[in-house]
Amino acid sequence: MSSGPVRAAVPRALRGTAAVVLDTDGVITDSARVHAAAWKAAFDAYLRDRKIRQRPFDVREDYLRYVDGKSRMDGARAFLESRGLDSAEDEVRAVAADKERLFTERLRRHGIDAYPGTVRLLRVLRSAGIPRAAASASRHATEILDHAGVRDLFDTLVDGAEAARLHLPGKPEPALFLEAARRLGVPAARTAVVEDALAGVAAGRRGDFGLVVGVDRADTPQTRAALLEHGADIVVNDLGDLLASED
Ligand SMILES: O=P(O)(O)OC[C@H]1O[C@@H](O)[C@H](O)[C@@H](O)[C@@H]1O
Repeated sequence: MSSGPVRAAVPRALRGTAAVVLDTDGVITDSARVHAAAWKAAFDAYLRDRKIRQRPFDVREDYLRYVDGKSRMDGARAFLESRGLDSAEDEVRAVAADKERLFTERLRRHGIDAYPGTVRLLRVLRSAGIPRAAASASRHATEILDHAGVRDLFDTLVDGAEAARLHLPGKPEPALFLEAARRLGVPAARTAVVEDALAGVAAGRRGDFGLVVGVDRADTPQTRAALLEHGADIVVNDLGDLLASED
């Protein structure tokens, strides 16, 4: 680990931290909105096709509460259950497959960018010798980090495909983050988790991580309060805010 001025550039909030594990969609890359839009199209088609007279999927509220941060099947199941729909397993699978088709179409059409504030923070951490992992419930996370050109900023990556291969239970269980910290060789108590999903901050809390940073892209009092209630120690709108507060 570096010392002196390089170490001093690390945001105060992260100074007791020996490693950082970052969620991917919505924290590193602006791909959460692409997931949310694909889920909306898939769930709304599901409700429409079955003539279920309910309000459509809400890309903010429903996404944050039931889908964000969870594996594809867990998210599909959680939303349908939240509406009291007792869907058979093959129906859950079908709506998840529909979302996957829509998501990959949109991904190819629009591309994905990394958040500049996150990239700045990652570079500061790298200069200070603090190891960094990307973690995600998404099977597309590796591809997304490649597309956004930021994969080389991480020492390790645990994505949805890895999680499935290792049979890791999904968020709010902390297994994905614990695996990432294990690969970095740092105990959870000395590792920070950075998350925008409610299930994700809850996983950070359950895993007894040293610090849980919530990222509130929606920037509303409700979303901020929900992140704190679910386990965030601090909440920022963008990771660049952590660096800005040091100026
Ligand atoms: O379907 P994928 O790409 O494996 O992604 C699974 C989940 O990955 C999470 O990171 C997203 O927050 C969810 O919206 C998404 O459903």
